[in-house]
Formats: sequence, C-alpha cells, structure tokens
Amino acid sequence: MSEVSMDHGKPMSPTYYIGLQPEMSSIDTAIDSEGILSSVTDGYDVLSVPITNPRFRSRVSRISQSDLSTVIVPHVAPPIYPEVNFAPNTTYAQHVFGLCAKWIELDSADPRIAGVSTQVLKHELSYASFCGLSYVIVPGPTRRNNVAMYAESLNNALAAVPYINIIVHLAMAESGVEEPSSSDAPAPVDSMSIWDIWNSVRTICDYPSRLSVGLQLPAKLPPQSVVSRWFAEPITVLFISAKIFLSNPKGYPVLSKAHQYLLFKYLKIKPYTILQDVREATQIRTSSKLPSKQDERAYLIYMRHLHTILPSPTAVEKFGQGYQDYLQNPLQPLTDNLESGTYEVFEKDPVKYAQYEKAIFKALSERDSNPKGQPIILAVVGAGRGPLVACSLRASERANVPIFVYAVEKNPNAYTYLLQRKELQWQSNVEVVFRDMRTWNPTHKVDIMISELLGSFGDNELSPECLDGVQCVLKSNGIMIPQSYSSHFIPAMSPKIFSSIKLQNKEDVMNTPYVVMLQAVDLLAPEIKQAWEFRHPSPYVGASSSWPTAPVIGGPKQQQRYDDLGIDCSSAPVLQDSPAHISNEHNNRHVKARFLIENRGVMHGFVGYFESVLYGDVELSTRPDTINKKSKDMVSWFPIWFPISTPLYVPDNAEIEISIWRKTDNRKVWYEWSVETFILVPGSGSDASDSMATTTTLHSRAASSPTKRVRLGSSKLHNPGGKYSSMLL
Ligand SMILES: C[S@@+](CC[C@H](N)C(=O)[O-])C[C@H]1O[C@@H](n2cnc3c(N)ncnc32)[C@H](O)[C@@H]1O
Repeated sequence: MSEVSMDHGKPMSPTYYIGLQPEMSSIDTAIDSEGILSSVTDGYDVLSVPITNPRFRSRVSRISQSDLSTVIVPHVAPPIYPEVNFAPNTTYAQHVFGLCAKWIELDSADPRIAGVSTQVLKHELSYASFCGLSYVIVPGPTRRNNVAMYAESLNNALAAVPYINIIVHLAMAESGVEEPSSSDAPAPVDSMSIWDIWNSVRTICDYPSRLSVGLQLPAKLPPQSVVSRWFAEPITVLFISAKIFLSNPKGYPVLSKAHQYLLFKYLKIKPYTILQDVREATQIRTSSKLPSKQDERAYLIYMRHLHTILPSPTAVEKFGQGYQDYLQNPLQPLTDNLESGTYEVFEKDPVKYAQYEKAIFKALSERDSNPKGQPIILAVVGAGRGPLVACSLRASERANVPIFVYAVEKNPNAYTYLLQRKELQWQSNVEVVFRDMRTWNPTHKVDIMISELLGSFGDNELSPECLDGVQCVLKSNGIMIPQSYSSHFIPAMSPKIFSSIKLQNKEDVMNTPYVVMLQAVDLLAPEIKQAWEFRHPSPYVGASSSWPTAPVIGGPKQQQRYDDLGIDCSSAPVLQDSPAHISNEHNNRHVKARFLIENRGVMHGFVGYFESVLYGDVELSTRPDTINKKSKDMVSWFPIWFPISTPLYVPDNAEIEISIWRKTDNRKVWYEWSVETFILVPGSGSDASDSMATTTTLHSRAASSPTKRVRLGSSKLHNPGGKYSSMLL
C-alpha cells in the first residue's frame, strides 16, 4: 500500500534571495530609503543593516557610566530614533534584515551590562518592528556558562515585541585544532559545542516559531555530522564572507567544491544567503584601495551563477515538493476505502510498478507451465484501480506465458472501475472479484499471488493479516509476491517535527506514528537497524489444502458490509468466527535494538523504513542507505515517524535503546514503543543503576577497557493498549 497521499499541484519554482551586509564603515551615516533601494536594484534582494549607528553606542555607554538606571528603566531611556540607520518605509521594509548592535552582551556576567544590553535589544526590536521589518539578526552568546541568561534575555525581548522574528547569528562550529598533537597541546575542537549552546537557547526560549539561526559559513568546514545537525535546525539565512572565496585562474572569486556542495544542499531547503566583507575582499583580490563597483559585483554574479547550476531535484524531491516535514496520518486501506485521486498518486511511481513487473516476469519465467497448457493462475489481491493487473498482463506477454488473473478488491468504487477496465481492455483474461480477500473462495487455486498492501513501516497496513487470510487459496507450491518484507528504524532528532506534533494540541498526538517526508531531521546513529520481518507464504498459516482453517480475521463483519451495500459477492461461504479462525498471535513482534551515539544530540523520535523482497533478487527499499541499490527513485512511500513525548538529550558516546512491539488482540493491530538512554563511562566494576549492563563498548576509544553503562533516562511507554490502532474487523 503506498503511503503517500497528496494533492499534487505544480511545484513552484524556487526563488533565491541574495543579501548584502555592507561594511560598517560604509554605513556610519544614516541610510536613506534611496540607499537601500539602490542596493536592491544593484542586484541584491536584501540588505542587512545595523538598526542603530555608532553614535547610539557612545550615548548608551556614556549614560551607562553616569547613571545606568536611566537606561534600565524603559520609559526613562533616551529615544533612539535620531541614532538609527534608516527611516520607516514600507517599500523597502521587506528588503531589510535589521542587525542588532554587535556590542551588546546579553550573557554578560555583570547583571548591569546584561540589563542594559537587553534594553538596547528591546529598543532595536521595537524600532525594527515599527518600521515593518520581519527579521532582526542578534549576535549569538559568547559565554558557554551564561547561556540561560542569554536565552532569558531573548525571551524577554520577544515577549515585549510581539511580531518580530529573531535570527541568532552563530558560527557552525568552534574553529581551531582538530585533534591534539601531544599531551600538552590545546584541547581538541569540540565540533558540536556551538550547536549545543543553540540547543539550550532554543529549549529555554518560549517562542520557537519566532527564533531561528543565521549560520556563518566557515572557511574550513566542520565534519559532516555537524553540518547535518545544523540542517535539522531552523536556519533562516546563511552568511558568507567574501573572504572565504578562492580566486579562479582568471582572478574571479569562486567557492571551493566543498562549499559549493554545502550550498547546493542548503539552497534546496532555504533561499536566503547574505554576503559580507565584499568591499574588503575585493580590495585584497584586486590590490586596489578603491575597487570598482563591477569588481565588487563579482561575488554576487558568482552566487547567481551557482543558482543556475544547482543540481536538479531527485525524483523523490520533485515528488515531495511542498510536503517536506508535513505530517500525515498513515492510511488505513483495510478500514477505509481510498479515493481515485489517492490511487492516481501511487500510480505515478514508475519504479514500484517496474519492480513488480520484473518480479512477476521472473516468477512466470521460472514457473513450470500448468498441465495441458492451462494458463498460470495469478491473483492480484487488493487490486485498487488495476495497475498490478496491467503489470501482470505485460509480464505474461513478455515471458510468453499465458495467464489468467483474478483481480480481488474490497473497495466498491475501485471494483466498479476494475469492471470498466476489464470490459474495455482486459476482457476474458481477467476476472474481477468484489470481496475481502480473507473470505475469498475462488474456483481455481492460485499459482502466483500478488499484493501491494505495504505501509511506510512495511507491515503497518496489515499486509500480514490480509495475506494470511487469503493464503489458503494458494497452491501448495504457489508463489507470493512479495515474498517478504522487513521493518527498519533509527533514532532521530527533529525539533521541527516535535513542535509540529505538539502544536496539534490534541490528546494522544505522541501515541501515533506519522508518515512524513523528512527534511529538517538528523539521524542520530550511524546505522539503521532491522526490527523484524514477515515472510509469505507464512509457515504459521494452515496448509493450503485445509482451507478454510487459515486464520481469517474480521471476515464475517466485512462480508456484512457488502451485504448492506446490496452487492452479490460470489458464492463463497461466509466464515464463522471460531478459535481456529481468530488467532493472530504469530503476527506479534518485539525487538529491542541498541544504537551507538557518537555525537551528542536530542532524540525526538525514531524513523521507520521498510525493505521488501518481491521475488528473487527484485526488491524494494525506502532505507536511505539501500534505496539507490534496490529501487532507485521510488517515491511511493515516505518514512514513518514514531514520536516520543519528552525529548531525550544524549551526550557524546552514549547509547539509545529502542523497544518496539507489534501487538494484536485479534480485533486490531498496534505498535507500542519506549526508549532508554545510557552513557558509557570508561572504568571497570558494575554499575548500581544498571548492574546487568556492564559491557565492553563498541567505541573505538574505549574498545579495550570495560565500560560502565549508566542509565541516563527513559521515555514513557507510548500507545499502551493500542488507543491508536488499525482495525482488523
Ligand atoms: C494501494 S493499495 C494497492 C492498489 C494497487 N495494487 C496499486 O498498486 O495501486 C491496496 C489495495 O488493497 C485493497 N485492500 C486492502 N485490504 C483488502 C482486503 N482485505 N481485501 C481486498 N482488498 C483489500 C485496498 O482497498 C486497496 O485498493
């Protein structure tokens, strides 16, 4: 079952905005609207302008020294209007990002300096808001130990000025030495430390939707793990100093390949970049104190050029345009009847059907023909609008093997459409059956049974139960396509998905998995792990000769629905509930998997994928690490997100243990999950908090010495008893 259901409009072509942050020296006199507009017409889309000018700084410091209270008490503070860099003008407000004064110290250990700084910030935000600006860029915290103070100050200012958004200007990572060269060398760079500070600010502040990051692109890029961490955060703008550009053989400024790659990735998700230090870099590059405007424009021209050579979006990106991080409830195609438009979306995925056709072709080619040249009997169970019937007929023609196809569908509208297709296209090669597959009793047993009942987590749309119910009509040597499917998972961080789920403000929002095309997400572990697998035909289902003793869950009730619709469904017996029919225990599953976490982060949930063996070596995968090998460009399924209600912070060298259960009570199927976190501490001896858990870590650094596994925290058990579940009846 394809999970992606969307109403597809034409994707809008992205627009990119390049801004300029002029050097301070060039704007120590007030910028008028003409000045701003001329920059914009010079080719820039945005200008980032300091809100106040240096005279304001002198005045604040003069007042601070003489009588701080005049600044601290807002209504006594001097009006700052005469010392701002621009006047209100609605024409250019949308082109200006306000820059907050660089000299304020919101995180100062001196409460008086911190207090004055907060006042200045409030004045600036308030004036920017008055002028109609949407964003103000605020310098990030400088003291690791005073982050709470900094965050409180931002919170205070955001509360005081209601409509403005703050962009916190941050470096991507500490700069410095990568690794210690000797024991007395400086401590190695902690590449996650700045993200860690930001994480605290974001967590402490009460206005997540009005707070984002302005990230400084460094000359030397940090490790990939740091870059992907930032991409899970709300970045509004990337600052690029012209000083990090290289010169090409003709002397024009260019970015290194690594920077280009990062920028391509960034521009796929965010449109804003702001160039800084353009004049200074141009002076150095041209060895001229007074470079021409044309020389300065070389950086802008290069950036525009990069936009024209952006790699084209992948099939999945094109398909999911506009649906990034958008939460959808998983479809329930057994309980609900899908709309034609939903089927149409699935049918747009050429890869899935090509793989099915390949698998059917292979199965037909390898199958001995039936005695007396009888056609091979195929059944497409859950036929929808018939694309797999069409695949089967094409495969039969290519393999030169005659077939007869049953198309079984329980959705009355899809059934009607299947009848039309039979009449117009398929004729006598196909018999269309309106029935729940679990109660179907065909005239002929089936050689090859084909289904597509898969959800984003493989079994989450009840494929195991549906196929168990129809397995009895398969010949004892029959083939089922798919032959198997498995579920896979990995812990992940996504402040964005966490707050979107929370914002729904409904009961049980954290007990439900969501289908979502992931974008602002960082996978926390280096490896995705398999949870479990289902194989078909199932060894747990009664032998095919003993039909109808196979477990048939919900058959009679489903049949009743058809009777209510006044539809005569073949002459199959309506099965009676009996203990032999209702046990579904063999489809319960449980797994506990341990994930090694090298770089600290915050776990907000885990991501689920699936893989499926259709037949032989023909497979499907949604796992990012195997999709290209198994079913490149397949778009039918977005991943599934299992949330946790309280984010769990995990330090470096930690472990996350996820327990997940697939449960059934014979009426419904559901998942329950919980998470535990541990820190690995080098040293021997057992650990009081988890005496069973002393282990030897996989971490390279501590590989030889035993480590204590100290429990850090755990989540609650999510969805106990299956409040959120899929009905079998
Ligand atoms: C998306 S689908 C796949 C449809 C089609 N095979 C395709 O690839 O587009 C699953 C289909 O199975 C049908 N289905 C689900 N459970 C069923 C059951 N127990 N008996 C009959 N049809 C079922 C649903 O109505 C839906 O049409």
